[in-house]
Amino acid sequence: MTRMQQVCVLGAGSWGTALALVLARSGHREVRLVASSDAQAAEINETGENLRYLPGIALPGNIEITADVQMAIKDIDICVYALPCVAVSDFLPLLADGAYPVVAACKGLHPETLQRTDEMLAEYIDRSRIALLSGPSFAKEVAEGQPTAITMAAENISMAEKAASYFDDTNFRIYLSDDIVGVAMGGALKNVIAIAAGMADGLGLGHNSIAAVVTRGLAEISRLAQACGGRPETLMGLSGLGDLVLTCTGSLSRNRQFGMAIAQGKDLTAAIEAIGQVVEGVRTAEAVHQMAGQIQLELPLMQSIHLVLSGELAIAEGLKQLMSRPEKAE
Ligand SMILES: NC(=O)c1ccc[n+]([C@@H]2O[C@H](COP(=O)([O-])OP(=O)(O)OC[C@H]3O[C@@H](n4cnc5c(N)ncnc54)[C@H](O)[C@@H]3O)[C@@H](O)[C@H]2O)c1
Ligand SMILES: O=P(O)(O)OC[C@H](O)CO
Repeated sequence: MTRMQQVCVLGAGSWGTALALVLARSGHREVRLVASSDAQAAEINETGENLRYLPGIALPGNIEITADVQMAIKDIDICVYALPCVAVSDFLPLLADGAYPVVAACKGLHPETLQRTDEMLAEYIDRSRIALLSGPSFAKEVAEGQPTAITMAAENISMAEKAASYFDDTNFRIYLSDDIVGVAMGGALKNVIAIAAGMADGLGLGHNSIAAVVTRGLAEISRLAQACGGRPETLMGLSGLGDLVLTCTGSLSRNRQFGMAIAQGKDLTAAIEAIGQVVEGVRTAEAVHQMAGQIQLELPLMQSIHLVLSGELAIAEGLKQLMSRPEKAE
């Protein structure tokens, strides 16, 4: 009898739960979904769904919910990290000794170390085991089984291919990339631009403004990603432009919702609390601000977002400054 594949997903928030569903759909593997507490695990087990993060979506029997990480990573074939970037140091040391691939599904830059997701993982895991999953993918739509196209990146394309082979749900199409830097940067930076798009919407600005935010945002994302070694064509793909468009225009985006709330007068803490889920763009905006200073790169839109969020610039003044910058070649 062939052995059932064993998969661990760290994080029973919206993205971890949606990815557990993708991994479980083929029916020929067991998925261990790691909740943040025994209470959360018990609630999901009792109700058969993740009421807080993905209400209304039944979890199949081959997804086991547990808060016991040590048990969940025993004899696994692959591990998916689907928690916020800042929690990497809490969980990744536990995975250091294994030989299985580790897929990072988080998107962000570390606000203190300024590390990309691949660099955060590489602190604990050999680079040959690391893959990144990134692209336009709202958890709710993935969980509902709606068609989604996404990128799996690894330094060696054969690792990207191996990691992708576990996500064999026909409505979850994966493209491969060996540009791990470009994929990591596209996924992290689009969150900052989505906050800007939300702010524009919250201020009552029209479609022209959103188009300007997306286009000039893409220019800044490309500039910074390339300065870090990413390839320009990656930024035009699913993990760059694709995710940027989704997050800047899709009402499901938490980063976009957060930007709207700020523009409507909520303070940062109240806006995050009102959303009740992870808003990665806030910490990433802080990291971008520091990086831009260190490498002397002009990133006016992303810098303005950081200054607004840190209370150093009023939104109206930020908008005025952006619109009155000296003319330059596009
Ligand atoms: N939700 C999506 O549509 C989506 C899609 C693609 C990528 N992502 C990325 O996935 C990552 C996780 O986001 P999510 O959407 O699942 O968030 P979420 O808010 O839905 O869930 C976050 C989970 O992490 C736990 N958590 C929060 N802070 C923590 C901390 N400091 N330490 C340990 N655990 C913590 C929470 O208990 C919860 O289980 C983020 O980097 C996000 O950008 C999300
Ligand atoms: O809800 P957001 O803004 O964190 O975006 C979710 C995903 O990253 C979209 O691809």
